Amino acid sequence: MVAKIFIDGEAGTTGLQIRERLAGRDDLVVLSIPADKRKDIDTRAALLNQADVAILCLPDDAARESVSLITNGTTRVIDASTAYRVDPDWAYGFAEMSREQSDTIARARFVSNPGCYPQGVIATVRPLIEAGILPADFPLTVNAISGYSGGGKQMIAEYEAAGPAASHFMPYGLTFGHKHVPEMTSYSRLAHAPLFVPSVGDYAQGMVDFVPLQLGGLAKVPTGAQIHSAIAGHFAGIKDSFVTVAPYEELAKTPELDPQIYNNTNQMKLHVFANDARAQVLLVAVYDNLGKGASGAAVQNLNLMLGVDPRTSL
Ligand SMILES: NC(=O)C1=CN([C@@H]2O[C@H](COP(=O)(O)OP(=O)(O)OC[C@H]3O[C@@H](n4cnc5c(N)ncnc54)[C@H](OP(=O)(O)O)[C@@H]3O)[C@@H](O)[C@H]2O)C=CC1
Ligand SMILES: CC(=O)N[C@@H](CCC(=O)OP(=O)(O)O)C(=O)O
Repeated sequence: MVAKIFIDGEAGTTGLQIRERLAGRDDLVVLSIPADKRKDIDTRAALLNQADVAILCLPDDAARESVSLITNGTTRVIDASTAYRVDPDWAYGFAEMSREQSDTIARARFVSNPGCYPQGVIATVRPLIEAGILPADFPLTVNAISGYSGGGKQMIAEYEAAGPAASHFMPYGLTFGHKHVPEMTSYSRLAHAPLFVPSVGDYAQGMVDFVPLQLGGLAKVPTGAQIHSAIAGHFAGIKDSFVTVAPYEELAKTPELDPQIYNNTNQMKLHVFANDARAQVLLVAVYDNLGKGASGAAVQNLNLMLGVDPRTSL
């Protein structure tokens, strides 16, 4: 059977990248919406109800509207927005989060594609909490940088109009209420919200999450090697993982932390750096905000839902 896919928001940053990734596939057909009807409710409703899988690449309110327009009881949905990420009726679309998650996604009718920033945090922190190495109430801090494409068409236009000389590095969200905090907290299995400081870089695409850990206050202080082993052990048990863990290097300096090195891939690479004498560890995740952070993950989830090799077109 050739699956019918409708990308609602196909002209946006995430939608376009999904289209490009799906081009040339013969196991599916992409139902396209005429450009002048992109926001026409009746046309969208018709296509949403014709599709086997609808991929929503829209602002949150428009994504909720699309879901409400599906009346057939069968169309499956992958939503790239923040609207349903902690909704218990939706499967969270980070397949490598646990051993069961890819099967959960494969069976689900409604899949919420993860936020770009949270995936690197969940990938590094959740295995440590599950292993009992970090307590759930650990006071976590996350610092992160994203290319300006993370802000969608509007931010891309602003940065590109300003030109390289005027483009700037910009920490933001400085009241610590970023929309990604709930999913970061919940799927990392943290008891409290982390202090999350995102920033936009003066480049288009690519992301790094930094999770510094001051471990001296713990009753049992883990070494960097123990932390690395818990994270590497988690991913060794995940089938078809796009997340890899760099070999453990104490006090290392590596060129692999450039946010742009995994651009246009669905890869995520994790690193652990440590100073055991000071009980300090730094966890780092490097990936493409538009790849594993958005459209790559959406295609990975679509593949799981269609029952094809998760690596198809990635
Ligand atoms: N960029 C990124 O790195 C990531 C983005 N996401 C999420 O994916 C979603 C899409 O983001 P992104 O692609 O960056 O955003 P863009 O702004 O680049 O694209 C959004 C698209 O949706 C269209 N749109 C807006 N309202 C409607 C509507 N009512 N009906 C139909 N189409 C509509 C817009 O059209 P128009 O421009 O004409 O208004 C635009 O083409 C968002 O929820 C975002 O949070 C998730 C992970 C990462
Ligand atoms: C650089 C930048 O602005 N990034 C966006 C996050 C990217 C995005 O749209 O995230 P979702 O995964 O939640 O949809 C922001 O901070 O709002």
